[in-house]
Amino acid sequence: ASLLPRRRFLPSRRRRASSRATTIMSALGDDPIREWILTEGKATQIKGIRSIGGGCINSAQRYDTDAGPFFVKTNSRIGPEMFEGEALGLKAMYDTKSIRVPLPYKVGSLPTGGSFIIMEFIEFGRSRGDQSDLGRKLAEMHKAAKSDKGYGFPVDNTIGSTPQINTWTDDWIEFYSKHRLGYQLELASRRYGDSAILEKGQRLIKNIRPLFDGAVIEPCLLHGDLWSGNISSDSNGDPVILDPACYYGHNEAEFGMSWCAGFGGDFYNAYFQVMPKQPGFEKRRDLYLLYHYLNHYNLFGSGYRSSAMSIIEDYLYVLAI
Ligand SMILES: Nc1ncnc2c1ncn2[C@@H]1O[C@H](COP(=O)(O)OP(=O)(O)OP(=O)(O)O)[C@@H](O)[C@H]1O
Repeated sequence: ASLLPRRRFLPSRRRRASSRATTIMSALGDDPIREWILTEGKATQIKGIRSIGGGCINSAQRYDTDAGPFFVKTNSRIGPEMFEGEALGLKAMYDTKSIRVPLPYKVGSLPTGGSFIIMEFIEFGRSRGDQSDLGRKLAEMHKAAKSDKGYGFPVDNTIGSTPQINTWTDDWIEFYSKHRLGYQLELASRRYGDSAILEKGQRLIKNIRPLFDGAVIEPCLLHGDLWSGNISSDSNGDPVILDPACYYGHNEAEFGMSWCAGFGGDFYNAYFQVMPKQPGFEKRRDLYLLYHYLNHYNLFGSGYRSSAMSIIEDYLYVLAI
């Protein structure tokens, strides 16, 4: 419902008033962010807009209003699909009532091209938060949200700016082989003509099943891109996670970015108290790093190739394939 200020007009002033209201509405129509904030966002006044640094892909702003602050991200080139994926992921995590994530409010297109997302503004605290709280709450999220459609997500999304395919699949190993490792290997082959990594990677993919022997695997809701840039704490010191690439997957895949997440012993101890460690966890650890190293290779170039290739070659050696 519109919360534009309602005024009482004398009959003789009605026509002028209605043309002024039309002007206000059409001005708002040119700016869907203001329009949402001043209607469904229940604000009557935007007091200021400030840029927030930190992100690489999008522009971020804080909108201060008389109904409190809103966090807004815009992208001048990409349509709303990317932010729709982010909003669905945030909402799915929010609904688990486990770890704090910002509640998404609105996604839309910008009239000048591009798109926007409006969400709850979170005041961050100074510290990174308590590691054991983070581990416990993340495990609670994994435990709370299971899918009955298998592995995947209702929409495809992005990991960095690389597409992430989330077609529902009954079997985890098939999903991870095809839509995670296989997709990135083929991208590297197309992008860099890297047939060596494609050939070795595909050989590995065909032989990974024994790495999962004895493990109970269930489709859990994953943040999907959990590194230190996407982990924070609020002003109460409670952990907050942001900017997800959610899908339902094997919980251990959540640690694929651990090489730049800084998870320590306290984190893992607390995590495994809620989601017990499965047999073969250590054997699979590098397999889950591999997806993100391949993605970094595809996004940022050859500096990451050797990390990806040495994981593949180590597995080929250990599995004797
Ligand atoms: N809900 C929020 N409330 C307040 N600040 C936020 C919120 N979400 C993100 N931020 C801050 O805004 C900045 C940019 O956010 P974010 O990292 O989501 O942008 P992005 O461009 O999509 O990210 P990236 O380039 O890392 O994929 C970060 O510094 C982050 O701390």
